[in-house]
Amino acid sequence: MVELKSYSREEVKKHSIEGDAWIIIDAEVYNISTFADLHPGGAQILLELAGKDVTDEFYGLHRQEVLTKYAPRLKIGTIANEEPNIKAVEPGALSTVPYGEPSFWMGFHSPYFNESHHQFRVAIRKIFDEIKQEAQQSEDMGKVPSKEIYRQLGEEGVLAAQIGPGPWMQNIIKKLPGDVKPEEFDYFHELIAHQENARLAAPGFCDGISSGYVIGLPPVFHGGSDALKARVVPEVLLGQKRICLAITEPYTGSDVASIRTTAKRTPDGKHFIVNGVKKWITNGVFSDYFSVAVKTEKGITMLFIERDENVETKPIKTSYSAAAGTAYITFDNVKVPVENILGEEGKGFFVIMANFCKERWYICAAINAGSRGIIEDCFKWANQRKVFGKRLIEQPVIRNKLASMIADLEAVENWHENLTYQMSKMSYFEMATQLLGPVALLKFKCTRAAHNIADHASQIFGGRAITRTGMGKNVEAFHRTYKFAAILGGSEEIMADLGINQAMRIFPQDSKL
Ligand code: HEM
Repeated sequence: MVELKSYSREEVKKHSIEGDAWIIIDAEVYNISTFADLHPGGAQILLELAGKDVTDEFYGLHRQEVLTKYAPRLKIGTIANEEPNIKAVEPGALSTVPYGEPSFWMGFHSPYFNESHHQFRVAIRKIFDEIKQEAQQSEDMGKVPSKEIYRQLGEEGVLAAQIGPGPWMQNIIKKLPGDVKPEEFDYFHELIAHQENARLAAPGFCDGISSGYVIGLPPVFHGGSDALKARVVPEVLLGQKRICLAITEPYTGSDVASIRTTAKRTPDGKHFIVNGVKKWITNGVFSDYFSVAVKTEKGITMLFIERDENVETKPIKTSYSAAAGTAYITFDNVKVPVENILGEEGKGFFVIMANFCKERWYICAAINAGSRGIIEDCFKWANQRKVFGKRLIEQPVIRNKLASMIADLEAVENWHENLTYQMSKMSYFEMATQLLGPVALLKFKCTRAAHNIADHASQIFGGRAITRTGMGKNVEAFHRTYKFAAILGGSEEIMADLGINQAMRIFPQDSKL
């Protein structure tokens, strides 16, 4: 670390040649003499500006995080008697950009959120901000989240927070972010946890952290034997073991009733022998445990299966990062004790549907947070990018796009909060039946909103939206990956249909137009 000094602008001007080149960015002085040759944008472009204030040039071409990353190496001081004008984003800081945060955090009143939720958001954001660099590197390299990160998030209570309220809060979890009391923890805290994970803007990595256990563990604690729960729930929530949900097969997507994986009882009746394949299983590559949909002689059944030599998991090359550990799984004569049934034999369809309701609610939280991050990027970019002699924001067509994106997001997020409130008044099984339709319609609408937001954002960022590094990298990633939310957990078309079919179940047949 260089000792920082105070310089005059005249002093900086003297360092304007190759081998002795300084620049000023927002009242801070950087020595780029040796860095120039390593600069991804080229040495020449940088050296031409040596000795000058390059704040506008820098922010026209780089995200602030570039400076955060390089400052420890390049910053040598500040300009005397000047203060920086640009606020550096500190870990845990809330955005001050309009619509950069959900309504309550933009200073509006809320019937749902209180001080405990606020403390929780700030604390969990800090935790995620501190792993952001590693998350984005893993995303780019296709590296799955390390066991250390998983354990760290387990010990800090982040994994439990993304599972939501339940007995484990008192029994297993010693600490929650923001020192929220376990008994106070509710679905709104959980909603925040999912949003903050998604703010990492590394979709494959985020799914690598949470999209296995968040949907794979609930069938265990709602349907597993006491012995199984006592062993598995703490292991997973403390980040020692990983679990995922394995329903989908190559022949069946959203049509769960048609699965072909079989579980046949051994002659002594003590075990099942499981055979079949599963596809698109998030976290399957590295999971220790699997909550699996199988067919027994009594029908669809959920089974808890542990990895052994008869379980093979191969990575699938999806359009997002391999950090999600998306797998093709083969169960080849896997022997599973009958005590590992989750719920009742033959009643697996209900376990799966109940699980889907919460899973879809979680997907909505993640995709909406992703949409919000993109809107924030667009707002900042439109404000700082100059074309045809004016800032983008001065073009009515750009303001119209922002309006369309914001209106879409605020509408779905308000509906999401309403349904979260309904959840807080219901048991798990009431939720699974009464909210199945509304949550399906919400997911349908959230991903349609994301589609609109990804499209407008790409047009606003232009060439940068089709480039994996630089200013538009988050927009590029969002546009490439929002379809995961629109397809996984039930496709948009199935969601829309399910929503209406559920409404038809309660349609009053005596009601005529
Ligand atoms: C401390 C100063 C600077 C650092 C640490 C730095 C670092 C970087 C990095 C890491 C990239 C890769 C793209 C990205 O990740 O955003 C980049 C690209 C670039 N930089 Fe710099 N840079 C600095 C100053 C400047 C200045 C003053 C200019 C002057 C115009 C400049 C022009 C460019 C250009 C043209 C690109 C390519 C952008 C593109 O592909 O769209 N850089 N820089």
